[in-house]
Amino acid sequence: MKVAVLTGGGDCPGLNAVIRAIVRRASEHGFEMMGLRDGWKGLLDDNHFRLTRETTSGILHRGGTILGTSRVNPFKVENGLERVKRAIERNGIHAVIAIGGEGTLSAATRMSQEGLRIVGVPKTIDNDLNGTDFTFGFDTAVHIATEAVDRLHSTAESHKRVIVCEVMGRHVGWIATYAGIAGGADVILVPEIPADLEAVAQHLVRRNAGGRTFSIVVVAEGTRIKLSAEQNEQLVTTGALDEAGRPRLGGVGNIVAAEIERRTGFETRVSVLGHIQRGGAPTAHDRVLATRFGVHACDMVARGEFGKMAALRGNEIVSEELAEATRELKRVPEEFFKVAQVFFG
Ligand SMILES: Nc1ncnc2c1ncn2[C@@H]1O[C@H](COP(=O)(O)OP(=O)(O)O)[C@@H](O)[C@H]1O
Ligand SMILES: O=P(O)(O)OC[C@H]1O[C@](O)(COP(=O)(O)O)[C@@H](O)[C@@H]1O
Ligand SMILES: [Mg+2]
Repeated sequence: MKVAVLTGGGDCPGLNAVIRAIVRRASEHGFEMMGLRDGWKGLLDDNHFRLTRETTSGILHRGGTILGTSRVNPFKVENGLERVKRAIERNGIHAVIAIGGEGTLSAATRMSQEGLRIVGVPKTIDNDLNGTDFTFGFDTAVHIATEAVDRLHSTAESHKRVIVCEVMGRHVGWIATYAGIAGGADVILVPEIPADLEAVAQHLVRRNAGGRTFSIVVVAEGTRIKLSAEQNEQLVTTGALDEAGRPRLGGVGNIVAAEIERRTGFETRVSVLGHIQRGGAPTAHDRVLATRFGVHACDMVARGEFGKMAALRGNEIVSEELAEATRELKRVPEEFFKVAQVFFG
C-alpha cells in the first residue's frame, strides 16, 4: 500500500521527527512511503520522491522539513482538486498524511469531505490549532523566546531601559504568554486583546514610580494596536502579502517601542526574534511529541481512520476529527492570561 506525506504552512521544529517516525512505523505496516514536495504543491505538480529508512535517517534532530513546504492552496488553483485527485490515482496513493497547521488542515478537511483518504498531524509554533492540547514546535519556540527575554532582562536592568521583544503569533498569543510568564515580562501584548498603548505607557510610568527602573514588554506580532482614542485597532504589516495572499506581519514591536518612548520619556529598545523562533533543532519535548504523533498517524492509516488527525489530550495521543481541529482557532483563554497579569505590577 502506498502512502504519501506532505508538510504545509510555516515550517517548525519537529517536522523531520514526524516524517522519520511515520516512515519507521510504515515499514512495520509494510507501507511504501512517498514524500510530496512543498505541501499540496507536490500533488498539484506531481513532484515527489520515495521515502525510506535510509533517506530519513539522521533527521530526528534537524530543523526544517526534508520535504519542503509552501502555502499553496489547492482550492485556489485552477482545477486544483481535480489535479490532486488525478495525481493520487495516477500514483496509486492509498492515503495522504498531511502535516500542517490550521491552514493546511483546512484544505485537508475539505479534501476529506471530497472523499479522499486523509490523516492529519498538527504542527505549528503558534499552538493555535483546536482539537489538540499542544502542537509540536511550540515548546521549542517558547524556549527560544524565553531565553531571549532572560537575556534582554539583564541588559535592560543595567541601562534602566524599557525593552520590547516582538515574538511570533499570527492569530494568538500562546508564545508571548508562555515566554512572558517564563521570562517574567512586565507587560504582555497578545492578538486576543487589542493593545491600548496609552494604558501600557501609564503602567510603565507607575512601575517606574514604584522604583522599578526597567521593564520588559513582550508583544506578539499579530497584536492589534490602538494609537489613540479616536483610532481603530490595527494590525501592523510590512505592506507585502505572503504566498497565500495574507498580509505579512511584522513591525508591531517598533511601533510599541516608539510610542512608549514618546509617551513616557523612558529610553526604549526593541528586539524582533522573527524566524529564529522557528529554525533549528527541536527540544526533546517536541521530538517526543512529534514522534508519538507520527507513529499514531501511521497507525490511523493502517486502521482506516481517515478524516481525522493525531492529537494530544492530556498525555494521551488520540484521533480527533479534522473538522473539529479546524472549526475555530485555539486562543489563549482569559483565565490563563490573568495568571500572567498577576506579575505585571
Ligand atoms: N480554509 C482553507 N481551506 C483550504 N485551504 C486553506 C484554508 N486556509 C488556508 N489554506 C491553505 O493552507 C495554507 C497553509 O496555511 P498557513 O496558515 O500558512 O499554514 P498552516 O498550515 O501552518 O496553518 C494556506 O496558505 C492556504 O493556501
Ligand atoms: O514568515 P512567514 O513564513 O510568512 O510566516 C510567518 C507566520 O508563520 C508563523 O510562524 C506560523 O504560522 P503557521 O503555523 O500558521 O504557518 C506565524 O507565527 C507567523 O505569523
Ligand atoms: Mg496557520
